[in-house]
Amino acid sequence: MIQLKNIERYFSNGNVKNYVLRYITADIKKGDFVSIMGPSGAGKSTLLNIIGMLEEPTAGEYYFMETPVHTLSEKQRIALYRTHIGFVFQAYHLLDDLTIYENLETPLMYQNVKASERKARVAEILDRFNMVAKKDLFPAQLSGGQQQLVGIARALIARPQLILADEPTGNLQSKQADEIMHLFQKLNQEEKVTIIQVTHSEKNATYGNRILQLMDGEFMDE
Ligand SMILES: Nc1ncnc2c1ncn2[C@@H]1O[C@H](COP(=O)(O)OP(=O)(O)OP(=O)(O)O)[C@@H](O)[C@H]1O
Repeated sequence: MIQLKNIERYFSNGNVKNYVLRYITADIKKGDFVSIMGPSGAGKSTLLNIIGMLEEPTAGEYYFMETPVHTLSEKQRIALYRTHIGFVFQAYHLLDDLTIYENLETPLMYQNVKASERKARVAEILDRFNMVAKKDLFPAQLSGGQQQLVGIARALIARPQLILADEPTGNLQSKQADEIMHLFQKLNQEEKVTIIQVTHSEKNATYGNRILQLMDGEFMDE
């Protein structure tokens, strides 16, 4: 599903190149559940953002479902990730001025799903996440854990083939964190959704089937 070939990302500081990522080569298959681990500053979030097409590498080749992402225009990249990728961020990234219902509906509007279908899909996901009673509230009226669940529901509503999660349980209590990891495991095993998560947690990594260890911007041997 994902092939990275010699991906590099550096920031220029005068004439000096500060490498955040270098020699990144990896092959991630459909159905994998990958944990990207490594110390703070190792480049984990940068790598996830590159895989999510939110950031561009400074060199290297990236193929997503056989499409050479490195050759696409920004507009083409946006269309590609909106169709196939669901993002879950630690800081929720919910839209504060929209209700829970409207937050969930937004990705479907990007995909031009028609109104009746949108209504049915939002109702279905609210039900699945036990959030029907919260649908008209705003994000600030929910607890952190509930907001994170809405963030995950929003990532799933467009039925992505790939979920990218950056510290998905970072702000949560351990019970809620376990619930979210169980949900990811279920999606991965039963619905064959490919998952890539950045995590500091050894426990969270045990839910996946593969660990990519980053150190100073480079992979350590698997
Ligand atoms: N715009 C930028 N300009 C310069 N350096 C940057 C920029 N963005 C990121 N970096 C550097 O890239 C390095 C990797 O950052 P990144 O957020 O990917 O690390 P991380 O492994 O996710 O860390 P953490 O676990 O602390 O979140 C850091 O040293 C950071 O300072």
